Amino acid sequence: MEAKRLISVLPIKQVIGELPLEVTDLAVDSRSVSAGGMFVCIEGHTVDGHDYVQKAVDSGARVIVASKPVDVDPDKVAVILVEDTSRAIGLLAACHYNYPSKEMTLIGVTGTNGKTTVSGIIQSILQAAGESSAMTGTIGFELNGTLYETENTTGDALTTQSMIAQAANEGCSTMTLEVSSHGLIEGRLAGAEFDIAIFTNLTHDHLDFHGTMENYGNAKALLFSQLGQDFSKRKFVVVNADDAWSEKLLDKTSYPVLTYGILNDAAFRGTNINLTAEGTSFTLSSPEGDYDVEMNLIGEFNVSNALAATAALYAKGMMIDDIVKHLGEITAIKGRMEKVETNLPLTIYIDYAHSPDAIEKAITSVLPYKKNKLIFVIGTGGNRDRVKRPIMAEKASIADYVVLTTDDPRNEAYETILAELAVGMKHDNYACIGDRVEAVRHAISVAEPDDIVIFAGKGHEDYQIIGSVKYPHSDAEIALSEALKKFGTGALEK
Ligand SMILES: CC(=O)N[C@H]1[C@@H](OP(=O)(O)OP(=O)(O)OC[C@H]2O[C@@H](n3ccc(=O)[nH]c3=O)[C@H](O)[C@@H]2O)O[C@H](CO)[C@@H](O)[C@@H]1O[C@H](C)C(=O)N[C@@H](C)C(=O)N[C@H](CCC(=O)O)C(=O)O
Ligand SMILES: Nc1ncnc2c1ncn2[C@@H]1O[C@H](COP(=O)(O)OP(=O)(O)OP(=O)(O)O)[C@@H](O)[C@H]1O
Repeated sequence: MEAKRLISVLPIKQVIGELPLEVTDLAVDSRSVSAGGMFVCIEGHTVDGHDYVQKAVDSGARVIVASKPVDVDPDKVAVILVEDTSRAIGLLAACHYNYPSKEMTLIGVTGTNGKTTVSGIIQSILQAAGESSAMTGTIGFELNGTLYETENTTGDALTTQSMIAQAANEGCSTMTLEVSSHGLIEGRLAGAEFDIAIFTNLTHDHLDFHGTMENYGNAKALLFSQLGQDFSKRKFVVVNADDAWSEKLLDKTSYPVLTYGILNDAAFRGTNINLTAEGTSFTLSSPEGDYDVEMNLIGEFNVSNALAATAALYAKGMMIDDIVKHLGEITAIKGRMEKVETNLPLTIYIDYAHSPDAIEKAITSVLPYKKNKLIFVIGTGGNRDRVKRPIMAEKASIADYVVLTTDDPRNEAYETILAELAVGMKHDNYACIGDRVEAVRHAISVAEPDDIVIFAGKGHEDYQIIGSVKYPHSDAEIALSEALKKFGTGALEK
């Protein structure tokens, strides 16, 4: 690409050296620089990209974008100084890929819980309606039936733009992105032009990163400011009328707002909710009238998620009849209150709850049809938000029996994680077992017919990070094998 055109998108402080006519590629990692390319130095949490300039130059970098002076030969390498390289990379990547988000409807979903589920519902409905669409988030980057692995819920700016470009090139007319607060703060979404921004909820999580709920909420609000103020565009904001933070978000944008909710009046409201082990039914009141909705997704929180997805798809121009029909066809969202299909005399769910509110929602979603004990296995990550640990256990105490364990212990000792969780327990019916494999086995060992067992915290993940090594791990596999031993052939998978 023409170098001059590429850097024209940047607020430049200084250009040092002679700019080449063209740059071949863009990179934020010195290990992936190609000859004639541009290397953008990012100050990370672990290392500083500015320290890798020489490596980038050795690999052929011809232009360096930096936020502080770097030592290179100005006759061979041009240096562009900018204030903030994390934002610069988004702008450069969008230009490099020729603004791929302009070619499609870009939907951003933010909030503490429900991002993956809402994105998954939107993606499933669009696919069922025959529309080519893509989605990216915690589970990966899903494009035309292929699931690519992703490192983060919201990828770095270069990865984000390249995924949007790939989706556009493969003919997708819509792409849904899970937007994390970390991603917003770190400018990973710079250059992404959203058409619809969805807010699910704001509850306790990630305070190790944000410090206060106020900062955390303000981080989420960046998605709504990022919609811009270009009123020649049809853009929409979808917010949860049941969450007090929604009001604050509305100050950030002047685009039309669609509200959804269960408790409070909203444009898309769910009432007459009936929760069963097989699924959920409710009445959807919408700007187009009332509809009876039947879905396989369980739990009241999934009514909220379904309403958010419905409002967004309506904003996009889809008929509510079609949305409701396809909602009923969705079987499950991977690892989100996903029932393990067996002939067992008990019910097993795999879930991803790892915040206090999600734990409460996961547990209360099954209470209406609980016949015997509810056993809840909950782990939390090592070297991450410690403040939430006792609150997680406090919420888990709603269950009859709780197994406190770890999800990704990383470099933290089991003992400290478990002790900090246990502080919050409200009753004595619990066990502390740091090794998650043993914790899963224990949960099945105490289970009886008609019990419900929820394994929370690992969801779709098929690994556990212990130290800095990823070991294969599957709650469902361990639980099934243990149940097979305990309940005999009745435990065979359906
Ligand atoms: C704390 C955090 O946000 N870390 C993210 C960050 O890593 P980092 O700051 O450690 O990066 P770094 O290793 O210091 O590297 C800095 C720069 O030097 C470059 N470098 C590095 C080495 C080298 O040899 N050459 C070189 O050029 C790197 O390419 C990079 O550009 O940048 C990486 C690349 O974008 C991210 O993958 C990484 O996410 C880590 C894995 C992470 O766990 N992040 C969490 C906190 C997070 O972001 N979570 C949210 C979801 C939250 C939710 O549950 O809702 C998410 O969006 O994933
Ligand atoms: N709307 C909701 N409100 C509260 N809890 C929810 C909601 N939707 C899902 N949950 C719970 O939170 C867990 C995580 O859901 P989901 O993956 O959709 O959220 P997320 O925002 O993508 O989370 P993460 O960023 O950690 O991936 C689910 O397994 C469920 O227990």
